[in-house]
Amino acid sequence: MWGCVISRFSRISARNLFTMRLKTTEFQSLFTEGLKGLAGLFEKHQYELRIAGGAVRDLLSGKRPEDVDFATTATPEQMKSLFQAAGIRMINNKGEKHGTITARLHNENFEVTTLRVDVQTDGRHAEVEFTMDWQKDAERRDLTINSMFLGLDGTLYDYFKGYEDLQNHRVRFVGSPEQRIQEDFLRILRYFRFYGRVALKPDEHEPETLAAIKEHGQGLAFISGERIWVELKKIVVGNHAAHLLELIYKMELAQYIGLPPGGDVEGMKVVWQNSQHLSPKPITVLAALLRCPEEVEKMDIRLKMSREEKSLGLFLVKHRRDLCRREKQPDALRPFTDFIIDSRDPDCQSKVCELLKYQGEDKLLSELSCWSNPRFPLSGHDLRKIGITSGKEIGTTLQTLRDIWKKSHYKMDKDELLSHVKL
Ligand SMILES: Nc1ccn([C@@H]2O[C@H](COP(=O)(O)OP(=O)(O)OP(=O)(O)O)[C@@H](O)[C@H]2O)c(=O)n1
Ligand SMILES: [Mg+2]
Repeated sequence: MWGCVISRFSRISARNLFTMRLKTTEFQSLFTEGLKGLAGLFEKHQYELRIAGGAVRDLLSGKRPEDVDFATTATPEQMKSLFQAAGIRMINNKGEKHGTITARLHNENFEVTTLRVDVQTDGRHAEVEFTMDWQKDAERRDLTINSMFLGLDGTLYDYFKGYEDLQNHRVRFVGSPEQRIQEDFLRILRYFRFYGRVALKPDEHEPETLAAIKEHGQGLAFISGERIWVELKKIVVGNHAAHLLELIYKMELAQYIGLPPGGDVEGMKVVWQNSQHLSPKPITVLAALLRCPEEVEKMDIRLKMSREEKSLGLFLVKHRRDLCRREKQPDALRPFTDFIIDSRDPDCQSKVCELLKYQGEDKLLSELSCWSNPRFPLSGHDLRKIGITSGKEIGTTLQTLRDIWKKSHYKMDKDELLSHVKL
């Protein structure tokens, strides 16, 4: 994979800058009308413009990045006057304090950030100062693989061996892990996330990195639940998730990120092993750590999950034991379909699918995924029409007929069911 991305490379000894030329189709495909317009504008005004951070990492890994951030030597004020003069709309921008201007060209938004150094940080926010020095901007970034720039001519600018680390599947902080973590404690979880993305094997962490994480883990307590939840979910759906969650427990970080103390790590490893090839939702794997519904509630208070995530977590914790394959049941899917039929929850089928992933029931999962929920063909109205008037009697008769219908594998139609009514 790596061979195909390089057309020429050189090592510039001054300041350890490594450059090479990237010419992949993923890179070429970024050049929309909008980007060509943006590039032309910066070139005309002689400001440098490069792709920065995560997008460079993705391009070097042969992936098309989902979002592309740009870095420039122009200050926010210079960018604003440049865009204004060219009649280009800027999007209401909360990022300006940190140097980010968002411009809209050909129906595309482009986030361009002035090169900066973080002069003061409190572990969550940073006071910034603008600079013209690309290396300084690379230095303030978290991981070597996230610290590279890519010129629009395809030149890679790599100050910290990020490309080499990517090729060697290594995740390292830029410079001192302690310092990088203290600047933003969320970087602990970002480290785990990128480990899952890049490393080939679990448990090949650099001791210095783990020591810094252990030392500053409690800083995660100051990070907002929303930011933690975003990262945690990405860790859980990535590679080595069971190992990384176990490590989070071993390093005593769980308490700071909404996971229950003494979570069932062994149980989670089994669920992850059973389900990872079935693309479980993050909460499906995490539910295995939780021992009771109260722990789901507590996790939600810290992490502010969505209503659907919380509801699925509660469902799994409540039903993982009582709703499962029964030994002597010839139609193994029946308990699950009966449960769905009886439920008033419109999301019940998708929740039961997650439960089957949790239980590692591949075959039942594929059967249930193509099962369509049949509608019970009777209503109280039908019973009233044949002369049952008491509300109570309508209720009990409907229940009896429902059971008969379920036993018929949901096949009986309205007339067949009504023939069972004794008037
Ligand atoms: N806590 C953080 C967050 C971000 N960054 C830097 O800002 C870049 C962009 O951040 P972001 O888009 O949040 O992450 P990505 O690395 O791009 O990852 P993703 O693919 O999830 O967007 C990162 O690559 C990294 O250089 C950082 O140093 N520290
Ligand atoms: Mg990004």
